[in-house]
Amino acid sequence: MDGYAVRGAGPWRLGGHVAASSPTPPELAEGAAWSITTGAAVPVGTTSVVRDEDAVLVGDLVQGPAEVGRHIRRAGEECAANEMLLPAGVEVDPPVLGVAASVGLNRLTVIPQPRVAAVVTGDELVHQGPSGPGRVRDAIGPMLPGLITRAGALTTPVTHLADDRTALIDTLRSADAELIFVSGSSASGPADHLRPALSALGAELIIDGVACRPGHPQALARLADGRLVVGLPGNPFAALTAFLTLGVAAILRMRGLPLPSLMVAPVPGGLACHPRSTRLVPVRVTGQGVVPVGHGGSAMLRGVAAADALAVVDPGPASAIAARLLPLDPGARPWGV
Ligand SMILES: Nc1nc2c(c(=O)[nH]1)N[C@H]1C(S)=C(S)[C@@H](COP(=O)(O)OP(=O)(O)OC[C@H]3O[C@@H](n4cnc5c(N)ncnc54)[C@H](O)[C@@H]3O)O[C@H]1N2
Ligand code: MOO
Repeated sequence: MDGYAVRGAGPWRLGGHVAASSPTPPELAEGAAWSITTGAAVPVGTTSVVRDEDAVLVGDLVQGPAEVGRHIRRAGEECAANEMLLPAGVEVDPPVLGVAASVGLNRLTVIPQPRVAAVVTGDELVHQGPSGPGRVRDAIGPMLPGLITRAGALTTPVTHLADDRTALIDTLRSADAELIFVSGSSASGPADHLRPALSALGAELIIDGVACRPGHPQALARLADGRLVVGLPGNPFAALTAFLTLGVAAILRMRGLPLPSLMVAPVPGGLACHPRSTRLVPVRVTGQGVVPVGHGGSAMLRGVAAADALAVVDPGPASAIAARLLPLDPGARPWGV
């Protein structure tokens, strides 16, 4: 506290000043006071600090309440010698970086951020103006760089491709990234080239569709050289759900981080279950539980843009009265639940 470092019982005679930038101050004599600024090292022998607003200075005599030990921080209060500050394997986010600096570390040994590429495919896609017959405004390309960055990976500008198998094969072959997202080629129509391209490259298809709505045609494959490919469905909300589940899981694994636990919240109005698939539903999170925001069709981003989270509705015969919450921000600190 800004005030006076004092020794013993008052009143105290003012002897000097110590600032936060002062080198080690000398010892304080019994009955002496030094004016002090917040963060300064207290002079040896200080028994209390009297705050400015509690002190009365008459000539060079200081008076005020002096509770022993008050307003003095002890060495080792936050971390004793040899105590572990944080376990290995935590994410170096801003508070972790701050605490590392606060204890004087100059270097941290870290797992480097993975390099992730994004490829958006579709003959119909345009990047200016509205959608219309034969033209669909690309809504996935604008989302991917931010999502990848928030998930803790490094990325480059999005690559845009027409529905062309050779171009996709070339792009996958040459991408300088450990993980490549490809949107809009995940189904099995004549313009969907992801699976044939993966097969031409001799990739191993690890996940070939999931029982999740939206997002069921998503895919995960490993190329012969170990690089991973995640196929995102072309419907924009489906692409986002596939990113937040499969994509984030892949990135977290590459970063040496565990999957986050998901908090469970009540759904006062209930959410209809799908008999065989998990549903992901955009919801607002309120004090009473979660409320669907609507507009959660696989081609729609309106609902998720207004949502706080996605409710994970497990498959079942009826409706769910509670759901796990999948965060929309892949950079959010996980809850320890
Ligand atoms: N016979 C079947 N057809 C489809 C199935 C199926 O199981 N059997 N699944 C449907 C589902 S579900 C989805 S999701 C899509 C996934 O298809 P693709 O990943 O191959 O994507 P496209 O067919 O190219 O696009 C689907 C839809 O999304 C629009 N799109 C694509 N990219 C973008 C973008 N970057 N921004 C905005 N909109 C985009 C595209 O124009 C289509 O309307 O397959 C279904 N079909
Ligand atoms: O993945 Mo498609 O999920 O339902 O639009």
